[in-house]
Amino acid sequence: MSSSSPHRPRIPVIVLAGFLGSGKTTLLNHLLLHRAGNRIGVIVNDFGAIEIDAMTVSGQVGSTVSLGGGCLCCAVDASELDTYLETLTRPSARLDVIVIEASGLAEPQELVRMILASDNPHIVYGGLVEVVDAAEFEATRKRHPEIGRHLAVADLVVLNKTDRAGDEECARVRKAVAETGSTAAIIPAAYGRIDPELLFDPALRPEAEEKARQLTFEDLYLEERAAEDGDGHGGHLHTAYESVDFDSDVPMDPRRLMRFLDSRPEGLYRIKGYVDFGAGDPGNVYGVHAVGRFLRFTPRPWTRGEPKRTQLVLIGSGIDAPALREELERCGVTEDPAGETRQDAAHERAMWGVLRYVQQPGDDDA
Ligand SMILES: Nc1nc2c(ncn2[C@@H]2O[C@H](COP(=O)(O)OP(=O)(O)OP(=O)(O)O)[C@@H](O)[C@H]2O)c(=O)[nH]1
Repeated sequence: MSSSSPHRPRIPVIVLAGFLGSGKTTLLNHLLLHRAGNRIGVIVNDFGAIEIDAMTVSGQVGSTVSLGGGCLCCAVDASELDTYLETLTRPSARLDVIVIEASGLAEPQELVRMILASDNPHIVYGGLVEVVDAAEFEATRKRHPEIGRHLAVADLVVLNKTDRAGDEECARVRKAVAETGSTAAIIPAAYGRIDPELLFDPALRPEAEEKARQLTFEDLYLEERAAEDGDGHGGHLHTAYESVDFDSDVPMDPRRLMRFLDSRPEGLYRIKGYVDFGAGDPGNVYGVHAVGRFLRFTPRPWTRGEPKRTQLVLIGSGIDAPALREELERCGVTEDPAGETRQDAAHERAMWGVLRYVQQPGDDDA
């Protein structure tokens, strides 16, 4: 039996994949350093640099769990992965996100399948991030033609080592991704320095708890670094991205919103927030989480007195903020000029497109 509150949010589980040496560990370390108050659980498949770096830099970062050597997918069957996920999802761990670093040799699809098949009610699959070494892409593709398959299923491709790769090499990777039929967002990066908000939300902790939080090693390290280099590394992270806030008390029309989401522009990497579908589902508010082309809705009942609104944040680069805001405004429910009210069945049908992206509805209330 779970001791959690009925509406304890599910913890997104993100799979971080990529071939040997592509920069997964570097990216993971970057996330741990710029976690903005989030508690990150990490499952890695070897006792490599990740834990050592995490420990020296942060002292303690959530719970770090290491699986004994070998390939995670091969060495661990679903029940073992579940054991680790269970440890990490205990309320006492207070984690906000879990990242599983897949071995360079593991098939990430297999890992994704295991997460989706998990009956742990506290997790939700958060997307597949594939790290690619832009400088070595051709050589990797020759050695591992299966990279095409990995790119095809990725939600977000981090085009890493752009400091070593020329425009031509970067263009080749983009072309290869497109050839797989994938619509994954492609984020160029050096040393895995992507904006962590692309993968998870800033921590939303009650203020009192935040105040009581002890200053961690990480805080000290970041403060020190900011003092050292003025507009330090942290500041640069956000400059490459733009974000658009949308806040409305007009309920969203499910079909219109789905049309918007299905045709979201390429540079729009991340969408998060809450949606009010009005008569589509009067009892529930829908959390929305999109990373690249990955999309997930998580319904939960409105709490008593909670204002019914839709609040979204869209993050991307090269996006047209006013146009996106306008498009979202057009997704609002409009009054029926004939004054006809739709039947319940029609509202239900309109929600079908949304429900395709809901995982195991109702589990939270079990
Ligand atoms: N020049 C350059 N080097 C990088 C970059 N990202 C990572 N590296 C280096 O590439 C090497 C491999 O990086 P890791 O993060 O260990 O790669 P990994 O994917 O975790 O590797 P495995 O654990 O072997 O699968 C390290 O020496 C990193 O310092 C980058 O963007 N540019």
